[in-house]
Amino acid sequence: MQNDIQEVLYSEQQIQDKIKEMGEQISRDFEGRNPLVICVLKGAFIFMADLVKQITIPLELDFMAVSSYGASTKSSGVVKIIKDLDISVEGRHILIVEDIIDSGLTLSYLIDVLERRNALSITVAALFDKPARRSAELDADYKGFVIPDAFVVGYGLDYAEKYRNLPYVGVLKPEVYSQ
Ligand SMILES: O=P(O)(O)OC[C@H]1O[C@H](OP(=O)(O)OP(=O)(O)O)[C@H](O)[C@@H]1O
Ligand SMILES: Nc1nc2[nH]cnc2c(=O)[nH]1
Repeated sequence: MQNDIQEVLYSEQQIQDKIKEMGEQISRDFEGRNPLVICVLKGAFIFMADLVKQITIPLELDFMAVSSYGASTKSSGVVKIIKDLDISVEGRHILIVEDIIDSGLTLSYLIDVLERRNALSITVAALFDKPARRSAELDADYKGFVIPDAFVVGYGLDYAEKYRNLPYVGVLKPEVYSQ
């Protein structure tokens, strides 16, 4: 697996240091609000686990899985809910945890759904932001790293369901895509 990586963009230590900062800021901002922290599966599962350990205030957490209907419709912003939340968002302060914002379509769909379900407030924490390819107008409230327009893997992020378990984030060698 390590042999497939061309370049490490962010080491395990750099990621952990950044998450600590994000957690401290979130702890201050959400004091007394008992946020419902929502992990967007699958990519955000490792970030979610590490982030909540750095948040020192009471919170609840839940998980949601979404997928685009297919490559041809991804640009339309049509997203399908594969696994819905167990906990109601009505009247709750919501913190959405995403691994990466790319086109922004997944997140804009999710925000729309949660607004229609009468969430009290919706805030977004994203570890990676790739603004070059944004087609929906949105930004994360808490952002880890702004990254160049490259396809990254590791730390939850996959290529064909592989590499999620790498502890760092990097780019693949070009030959991996042609295998
Ligand atoms: O801003 P966007 O262009 O919508 O892309 C971002 C989304 O894409 C990835 O999920 P993916 O659909 O690959 O599913 P996964 O999390 O299960 O890997 C990532 O985890 C985000 O949820
Ligand atoms: N693994 C992975 N998934 C993505 N989804 C949107 N952008 C990316 C990316 O750079 N890497």
